Amino acid sequence: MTFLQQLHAAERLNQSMLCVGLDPEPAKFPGAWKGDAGRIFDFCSAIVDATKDLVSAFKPQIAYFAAHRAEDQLERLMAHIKRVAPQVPVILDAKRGDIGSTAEQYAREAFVRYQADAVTLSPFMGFDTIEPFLRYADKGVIVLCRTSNPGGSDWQNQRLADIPGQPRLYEHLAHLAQTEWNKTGQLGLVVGATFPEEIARVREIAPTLPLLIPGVGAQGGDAVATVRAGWRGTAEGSTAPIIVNSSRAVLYASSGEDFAAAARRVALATREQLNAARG
Ligand SMILES: O=c1ccn([C@@H]2O[C@H](COP(=O)(O)O)[C@@H](O)[C@H]2O)c(=O)[nH]1
Repeated sequence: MTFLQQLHAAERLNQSMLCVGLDPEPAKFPGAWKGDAGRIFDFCSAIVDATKDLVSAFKPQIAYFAAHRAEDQLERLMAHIKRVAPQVPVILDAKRGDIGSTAEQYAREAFVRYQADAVTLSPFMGFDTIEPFLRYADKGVIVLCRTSNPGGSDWQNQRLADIPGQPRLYEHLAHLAQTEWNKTGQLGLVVGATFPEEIARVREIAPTLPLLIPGVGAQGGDAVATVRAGWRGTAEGSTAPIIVNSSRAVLYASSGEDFAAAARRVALATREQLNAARG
């Protein structure tokens, strides 16, 4: 199955466009686990178990594991998700980007070591840094386009004077991803929920690509505006999927022993809010 087939299947099965982000911070763990990096797997797997029927994807962010020398726990978590939620694709948020020979190693890390279904990449160094990932033809490759952070405007909103029509950098990236870069048909784009007008613009330029949209919840992005700007589909399902990520708002909904139940409540409410916005 390709990443896009997995995504469509999970969307349908779980009636969801919500992605739960797995960004474990031991300092925020509940009770006796607080501060214990040895509990990263236990914490994340409890969140997965509590939300696996509510999501279209999970998105572990690799830095939260590497910072605590917990790559082994990320490997166990990936295997756990495959076991308990084989229907849910996993996007490894790694934002890699380097020359081809190094990119080959990053691709191996994402798809062989961690068995991810998709990975996020930075396109700053150009297509030859993306291409090694496309050799894994079924895997999703999700390229940063218009990121959710305020500083994203520093580069991504600049106009490219040498290109006809002088598109903004993020518009040009969306065009490349929809056309010549999309050799496998499995490319997607990251666009922040904090910029719904830009989501709409990206959707115009890239009418079929999956959009990974972080920024609802803790970053304050507008969930309803996000869906209206990015989702396209019918009662049968999406023709242009969006994967709306929420991490901290779900993970740390409660700092008590009920953290997994509280995460489920927030995930459920967010899923319903997103679905209602489809109109
Ligand atoms: O533009 C981007 C790209 C990636 N992210 C990542 O998404 C989550 C957001 O976490 P929240 O707690 O829901 O704010 C995090 O892993 C970021 O690294 C992003 O926020 N914006």
